[in-house]
Parts: sequence; C-alpha cells; structure tokens
Amino acid sequence: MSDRQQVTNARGDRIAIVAGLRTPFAKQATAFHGVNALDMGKMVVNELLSRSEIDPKLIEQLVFGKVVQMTAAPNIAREIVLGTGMDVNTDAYSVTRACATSFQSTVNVAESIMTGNIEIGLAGGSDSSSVLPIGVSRKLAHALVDLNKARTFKDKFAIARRLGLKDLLPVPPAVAEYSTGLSMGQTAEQMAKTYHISRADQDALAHRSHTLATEAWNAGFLHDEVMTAHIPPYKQFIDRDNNIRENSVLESYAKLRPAFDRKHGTVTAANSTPLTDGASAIILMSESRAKALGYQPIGYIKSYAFTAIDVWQDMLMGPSYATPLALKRAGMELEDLTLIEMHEAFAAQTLANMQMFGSKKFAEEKLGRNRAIGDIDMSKFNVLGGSLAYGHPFAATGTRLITQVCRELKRRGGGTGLATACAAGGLGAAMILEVE
Ligand SMILES: CC(=O)SCCNC(=O)CCNC(=O)[C@H](O)C(C)(C)COP(=O)(O)OP(=O)(O)OC[C@H]1O[C@@H](n2cnc3c(N)ncnc32)[C@H](O)[C@@H]1OP(=O)(O)O
Repeated sequence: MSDRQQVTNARGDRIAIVAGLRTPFAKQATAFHGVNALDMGKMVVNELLSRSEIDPKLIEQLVFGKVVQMTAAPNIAREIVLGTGMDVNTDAYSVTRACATSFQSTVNVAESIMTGNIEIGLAGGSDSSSVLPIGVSRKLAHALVDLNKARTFKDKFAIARRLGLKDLLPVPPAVAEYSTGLSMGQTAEQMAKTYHISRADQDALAHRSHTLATEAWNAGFLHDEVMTAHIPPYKQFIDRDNNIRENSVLESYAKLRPAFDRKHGTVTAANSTPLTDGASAIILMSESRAKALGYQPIGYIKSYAFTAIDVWQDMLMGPSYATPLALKRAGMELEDLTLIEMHEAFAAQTLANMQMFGSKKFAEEKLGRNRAIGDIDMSKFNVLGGSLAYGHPFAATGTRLITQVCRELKRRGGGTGLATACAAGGLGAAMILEVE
C-alpha cells in the first residue's frame, strides 16, 4: 500500500470546501443559555445555505455531530435537515468522536464524494454545555425500572426503601473519561507534570491566544466566518465570541488558583478552555461540481489521519500522533506547511504536544521514525489565537479550525495548513488543507 493518500474521486477531482461558517462561541450559561445543540446547528446550517446561495436540493448528504448527547434528538443531523429549509429527502446521519467530531463529519462527507456516492455534502458539529442531559443516579434508574415491573404496593415500598436521599439527586454529565474516571483537566495536570510544563508557560500561551484572537476580531478577519446569532425568543443576539479577553493582562493569570489539583496543580480557569456553546459547518463538493456551479473553493483537503493511544496517562497527545501520519499521507514535512493550527484544549496539553513535535526521542520511541516531526515555528502557529480564547464547543471545534485555516491561508496568498486536535478516548485528528 502506498503511503500517499489520494483525496480525490475517481475522476481525479479534489475535495473542495466551498464555504464555512460558525456561530459565535459563548461561555457556558451566557448568550446561548437555554438554546440546545440542535437549535444552534439549525442556525448555522440555515445561514450557511443562505450565504452560499446554494439550492438546498443540491445537498445530497448532511453529516453532523454532537458530544453532549441530546436524548430527545439522537440523530441531530436528520433533525437539522427536517428543521431547516433543506430538502426532506436529504440523507443525514450523526457521528461522534469527542473533540474531533467535526473532523469526522468532514471526512465522512469527503469520503462519500471520493467514492462517487455524492457530489455535494454538508458537515459540521454543535454542542451546548448549557443545555445538559441531566440524569439520575444508577440506583434510582435501577429502582425506576423495578418499580415499573412491581405488582403490589408492598413490592413498590420495598424498592423505594432501597434509595437514600443522595440517590435522588440529579446527575450532570462529567467532562471525564468513561473508562478511567479522570476528568480532562486531571489529564492536563498529568501532562503538565510529565512534560515539566510550567505554570508561567501555560499562562503565557493562554495570554498569547487571547491577544491574537482579539487582534483577529479587530482586524475584521472573522467577520465573514462568524454569523450573528439571534437567540430565541429573538430579543437578543450575539455577534462575537464572548470568552475572548480583549484586555488580557498576563499578571492577572498568575493570581488564579489551580482548578483540578488545588494543592500542587498548575492548570487554571485561564489556561484551560472554558465550557462553551456553539456550532459550525462547512459545505464540501467535488472540485468539478464546485467549478460548474461557479464556486471559488476556500480550500481543498490534501490528507487526513485519525489515531488512538491509551487513556490512563497523558492521553491528550493526539496531534503528536495524527500529524506525522497526515503529513506522510500528503508527502510533506512539517516545515513545508504555511500554517499550523492546533486545538488548545489546555495550555499544558498544547505545550506538551509542541514539545513532542520537536523530540527525536518521542519520534523514535512512539512513532518509529528516525527524526522528530519538527520544531514548531511560532510565526505559523495558531496565528489568530486558539481554543483557549475562542472556547471549545466540543463538536464544533473541528470545522472551526478547518474554516479558519483555509481563510487565513487565503489571506496569506495560499499554501498548505494543518488543523489538528486531541480528543477524549486518546484520539487524535489531523487534516492538511491546501489553498490556491
Ligand atoms: C480534547 C479536549 O478538548 S479536552 C477539554 C475539554 N474541556 C474541558 O474539560 C473544559 C475545561 N474547563 C472547565 O472545566 C472550566 O472552564 C474550569 C473548571 C477550568 C473553570 O471553570 P470556572 O471556575 O467556572 O471558570 P470561570 O470562568 O468562572 O473563571 C474562574 C476565574 O478565572 C478568571 N479567569 C478566567 N480566564 C481568565 C483569564 N484569561 N485571565 C484572567 N482571569 C481569568 C475568571 O474571571 C474567574 O474569576 P472570578 O472567580 O474572580 O470571577
């Protein structure tokens, strides 16, 4: 098998991204409080269809995802089709791959185009950290099922007596790994310790992220890729990400207490992504269909890769595994890239990955390569800031990164860019995008 990946259909058409859009990202329980992931998904898809002036009937497939589940609407993709101006006959299904979910929805649509099953598709993701599937304790859930089956009052009473007051309390979902019980923040703490990432370096990266994101907004770079979202019942709107600290002051970062290891930790609210609400989406087409319809693609997919590692220790290392594979499949080296965009789940996780990009030992021991992936040139890295500033509505981050890389490459006159992310479950995603 060749190492190179042929991201084309049988006619040799590349996979074109013709448009990308997102809602502003809002911190938990702020602008999108009460608006669920489906409603944000519908908002962004409706606006994307309208801005790209595409006949919705031409969209043959919609693949969408969310990470925090909405039990009433498990197939968010199909609900988006039914709840927007799309054709009811549009095929739609949902995917989930933790924080890399909309990398996956993008790849699913791309692969449908590559096989020739479709010519045009829409991909994206949406998540709400404000509308949560609040559950019940395992004991209560068990008892409720038994109660339903119990025939006599005596049996019902006996079941009810099994429960204590604690068992009746609602249970919110945890941002934690199912199999280890470790929260993402605790994993970030592990990584800070393993890779000796100092608090000062974490804070400096977060400050850089807020500063660059502020500059990007002020320069007007994000206006075309972020819509104004009108919030039901339509008395309020949000037109800018609300987590970005426009007057970020480095000194104030040092004052915060660690959030996940109160005594010995270095990971704080300021150097972690906040819990966030938002949605994003892109339209993909075969190159020839895009040209026939008169679209000027914002970018093309050159290669992609997904990887997985164990979850007990330092599992947010996805970029260090997925990036070399995507580069190899594109026939490129790190230094060939014009831009490098890495999801900043936590500053500690980002800095650990950056360190391993430059490590020959890591390359030899973990990747089976005889040279490091490469040192990251900071003038190419997260040049408009990253998730630490924008926030991270889990399933929406992938298509945010993809759109942002393509549009920034365009502003720089073209080139190739990497978008990469770690994800729960020890997963990694990387995609190389090319822009003319
Ligand atoms: C693959 C992946 O992506 S894994 C990542 C998945 N995501 C996560 O796990 C989410 C991680 N984040 C979290 O859980 C939460 O954001 C936490 C626990 C870190 C912090 O939550 P909260 O305590 O609610 O944060 P909150 O926004 O209130 O900030 C706490 C304080 O820090 C301050 N602060 C936050 N950011 C900054 C900053 N950049 N500069 C200065 N101060 C700041 C706030 O003003 C606040 O101060 P106050 O208490 O005086 O009001």
